[in-house]
Amino acid sequence: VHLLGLLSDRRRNLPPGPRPLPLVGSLLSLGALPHRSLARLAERHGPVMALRLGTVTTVVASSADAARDFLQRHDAAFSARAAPDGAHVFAHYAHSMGWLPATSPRWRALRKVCSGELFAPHRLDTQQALRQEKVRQLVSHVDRLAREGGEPVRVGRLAFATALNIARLDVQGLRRRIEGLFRRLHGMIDDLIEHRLRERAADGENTKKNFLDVLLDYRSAEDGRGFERQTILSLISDLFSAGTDTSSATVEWAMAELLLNPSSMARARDELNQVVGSKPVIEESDIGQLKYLQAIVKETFRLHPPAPFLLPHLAETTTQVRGYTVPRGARVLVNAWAIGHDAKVWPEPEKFVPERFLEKEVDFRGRDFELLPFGSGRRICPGMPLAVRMVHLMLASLLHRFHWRLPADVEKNGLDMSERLGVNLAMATPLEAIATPV
Ligand code: HEM
Repeated sequence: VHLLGLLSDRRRNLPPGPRPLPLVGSLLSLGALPHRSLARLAERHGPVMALRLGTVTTVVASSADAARDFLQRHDAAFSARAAPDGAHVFAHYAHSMGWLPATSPRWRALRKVCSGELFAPHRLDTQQALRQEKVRQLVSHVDRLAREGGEPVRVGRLAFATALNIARLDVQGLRRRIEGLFRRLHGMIDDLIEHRLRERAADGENTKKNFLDVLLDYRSAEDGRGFERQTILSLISDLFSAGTDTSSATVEWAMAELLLNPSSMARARDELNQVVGSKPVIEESDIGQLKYLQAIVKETFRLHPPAPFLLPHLAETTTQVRGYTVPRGARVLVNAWAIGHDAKVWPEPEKFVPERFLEKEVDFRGRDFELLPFGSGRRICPGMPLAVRMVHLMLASLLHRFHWRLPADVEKNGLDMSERLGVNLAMATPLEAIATPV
């Protein structure tokens, strides 16, 4: 079997990889931190590498050039998705933007609503006050903890609540990773839709439009039909699950790195003092001038991409990439973590050095393949414009309003920077830090 396997792999001209391809195995069989083990394997086998995980041939791209081949040059061939089992709950798969194939008209309609409406700059601009109000609540919560005897702040949890609350729904209580989460979340969103429909029926056109109205009003240009209820439900739950943990993990990792790198923290604060000064609130229009803060966010994305493999892509057609055959049905992982740690691109890749981005014109919006926290091409994260505003605003507000230090025991024993890969790449030990008002 082994020899036949070797022969047939050679005949199929698959990319190199560990041979024989293990017949059974999963991402988890690669250890708790597969982004690291696959990065090590790629050093041996190359930036385009094939493995068999379970019964599926999995191809991993681990360099900027390889990522460009899959996400730009052959974008159309690789823009389908391999849906995990969980996505089939409540027919979620057939309605969810995250899992529908890019050829599906429903996926296109959902992406269009996101880019043209929900996350379009004009729409985000009009909702700035809402985000500012949530960040104000974040600051006043930290302020209260600081004044009540310096109780440590759970940075990630707070950032999570803030990122979640901008959607005007209180679902923190539901965020336990238990079975039934979907059912309850859907039930709640369903109630919200009912409530909104009743309000609209009573008030006619007078009510102010929010995200939900945009979805309820949507009519496709092709057939004039709107979204089904199930599609709206799936979209809203996708936006919650894709948007909250990822944004809060970024703020948490950034704060942890700054606590370990006091000179970066000091430089960020100096910049905030210069740009924002004594203004009571930071506005999103200030962010453009906060170059060092932007560099901190980029450096955090490079070192700790919340989705280290993006979301799995699927080969819809058999395609030749760099002289190898990537067969139809193969799963494609882009190891954004490995790309951010590539020593050929990033000198001393393990070090937190935001300054590297002051000298280097590299951005994370999908044009520069050396830094891909949001992916690139047609599957690029649709929530990026919102995430970028929220992450900068939260981080800037926490840094501008408070001095931060680690609790004495953590200071003594060292901050645990180890990772846990669950839904996203999070700190294994949640960050706790003590704030003192400026
Ligand atoms: C720091 C924050 C965030 C990061 C790092 C992030 C990253 C990503 C990545 C890597 C992907 C997969 C791209 C690919 O497969 O090629 C993705 C997809 C997605 N993201 Fe985000 N995201 C963030 C925030 C958000 C927010 C705030 C929202 C919405 C409110 C959101 C909604 C989505 C959705 C719906 C998808 C699936 C899109 C599709 O498959 O067509 N994300 N995100």
